[in-house]
Amino acid sequence: MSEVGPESYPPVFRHQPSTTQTQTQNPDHLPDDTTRETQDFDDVPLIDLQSLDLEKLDEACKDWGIFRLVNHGIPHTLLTQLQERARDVFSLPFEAKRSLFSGPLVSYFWGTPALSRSGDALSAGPVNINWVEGLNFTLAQLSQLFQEENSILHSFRLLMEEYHGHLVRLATTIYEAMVTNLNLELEQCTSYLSESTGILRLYRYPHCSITDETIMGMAVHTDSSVISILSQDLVGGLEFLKEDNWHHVNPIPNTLVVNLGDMMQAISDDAYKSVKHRVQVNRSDERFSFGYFVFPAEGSVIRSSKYRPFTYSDFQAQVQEDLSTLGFKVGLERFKPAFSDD
Ligand SMILES: O=C(O)CCC(=O)C(=O)O
Ligand SMILES: [Fe+2]
Repeated sequence: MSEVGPESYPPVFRHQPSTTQTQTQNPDHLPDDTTRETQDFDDVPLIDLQSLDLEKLDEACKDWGIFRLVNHGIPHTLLTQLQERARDVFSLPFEAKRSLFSGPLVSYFWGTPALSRSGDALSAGPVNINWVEGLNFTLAQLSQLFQEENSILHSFRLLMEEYHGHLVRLATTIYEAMVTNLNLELEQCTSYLSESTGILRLYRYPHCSITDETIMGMAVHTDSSVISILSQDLVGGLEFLKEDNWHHVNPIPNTLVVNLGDMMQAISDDAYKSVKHRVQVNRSDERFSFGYFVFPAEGSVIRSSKYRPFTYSDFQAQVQEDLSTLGFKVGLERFKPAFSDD
């Protein structure tokens, strides 16, 4: 064992043992995390929000479940300032982060992304941890955080609030376009995307010098959200599965990545894909990314020809149960009318 990471890293990433077995995992982890080979080229669809091509969006949602978003209207300076502030915040000593971000509105986690909206980590069987640390913000209550003016955290919060406004605009615009494409009643679908459920997760993926192919920044999973919007720095590592092949999502400055989650797949009667994705570790560079996740309104019953009616809470409760009993997320399959426990 050797000390390789800075003091700001959670101890588990500082020492870098040859194998790392712990009690936690990516809660959205699926059991079929197998290959590491990834196609070199990157042909992820590009959607221009300023001249939104509905047909192209429909194709991206049906065939890919993931796309890049350009001309999104978020000032480049806002994205870079957020990246810089996130860097400052993650550079704080580990113990300082533990005590600063321990309230109900923000939580600090490492080794596993938070699963619940409140940011509580779930435990499952012993599997490799995810090589990531993160901060989970409940966006509806962001204004209650870091009230002390002139502090770094206060200005960080103001940036996140500004970013949040843009994320709501983007998610709503994309969602409404998808509903139009799917010929669904907008009014009926309004409760399937509730701004008040939004969460923002800031991630730092420590560099990982251990030679162990099974260590992932984030293990393969699908998001449980309706829509997820990701902003990543230029390090790279995000990959997604399409027709049994892994594809890179190479970082492009000022470009966001949108992926569809399990709720969108259900809403669309499986026409749209909740894409499987993962994050590779980097041997020498830290990586930063911000994920925005938005869900159906509390109590809103999702009706789909492919699944039994369920609420997002039912879904999460089932995921939680599967994680503690099976060690992985079964996901939407559980809600298929013919699903049997045997
Ligand atoms: O950091 C990334 O690139 C992806 C994060 C992710 O997949 C997630 O938070 O669900
Ligand atoms: Fe994800």
